[in-house]
Amino acid sequence: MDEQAIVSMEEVTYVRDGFVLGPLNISIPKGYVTAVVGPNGSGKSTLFQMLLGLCNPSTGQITLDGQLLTNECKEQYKQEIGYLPELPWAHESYMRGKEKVSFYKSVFSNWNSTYYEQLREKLQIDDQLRLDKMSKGMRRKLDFIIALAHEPNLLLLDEPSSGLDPLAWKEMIEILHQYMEQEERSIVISSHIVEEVRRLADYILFVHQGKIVGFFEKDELFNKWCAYIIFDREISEQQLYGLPGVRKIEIERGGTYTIVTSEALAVEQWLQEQRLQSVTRTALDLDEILFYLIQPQKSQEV
Ligand SMILES: Nc1ncnc2c1ncn2[C@@H]1O[C@H](COP(=O)(O)OP(=O)(O)OP(=O)(O)O)[C@@H](O)[C@H]1O
Repeated sequence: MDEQAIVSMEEVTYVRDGFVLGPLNISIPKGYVTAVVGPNGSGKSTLFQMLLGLCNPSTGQITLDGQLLTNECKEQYKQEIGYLPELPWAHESYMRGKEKVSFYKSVFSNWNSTYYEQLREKLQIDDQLRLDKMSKGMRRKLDFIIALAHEPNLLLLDEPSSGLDPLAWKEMIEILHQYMEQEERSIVISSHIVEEVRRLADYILFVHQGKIVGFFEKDELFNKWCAYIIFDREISEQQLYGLPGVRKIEIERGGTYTIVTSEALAVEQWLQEQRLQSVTRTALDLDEILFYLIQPQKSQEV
């Protein structure tokens, strides 16, 4: 068992209505922010629900902070998790914010009312309002601070910025940075927004059609995946395809090539050895990397 993992999964699958999540084998490191990135319907929310015990894996085992997840210990370990679902719970809509807060306060033994009030004031939430009378953003902010107010060790945030204006999201990021000041804490966040992931995440987990297609340390990922534009009349296409990690080569008239690689350092070294003059290097965006991870064959167009 890996003591440094906040979440470990071994051969975990979940099957529902024809959708198969897994098999998942992964160790998510403790003390970091891990972003789960993938197209719609790839299984991100389902993964979160499984971690929270809202749905049971069909096979395999999940370990949370060193503790095997079983039905018997579910209630206890939920105390350590703060969860922000992708969508608000419809059955709560008739409640006032305060009533929802009272309920959560009764559920979580570590509920910190002072901290809740600080966050509420910072985000200017009127918790006297009924939830269905709040703006979308205010309800989202309330759900966010409810997820934090029992000071959990693990935060699961499903599309946290959905419905928020840029200022509210900036304030949320500040709160998340403060939350992460305690070393033992971890965040798993799902997001479609590239900039959000770039700013927050330490690790990135790519998922597609229920499968893990990559797990990377963020800086390493952006250093390794690059596009190079080179100009050289002497170079042959075969030479370029022989380079490490090449995912795509585009040739334009007059000897200009664009190469996309997942092994930038090795390619760069080769380019230097060839003494090529006109070389432009660009880091790829997350969505471009995801594109190549899920379509490795199709991307080789010349
Ligand atoms: N309550 C449900 N009942 C049946 N199938 C569901 C349910 N919720 C999701 N699914 C299906 O499970 C699969 C994974 O959906 P999930 O919501 O986990 O993906 P996601 O990556 O979070 O998508 P999105 O980015 O659109 O939020 C999809 O095929 C979806 O149709």
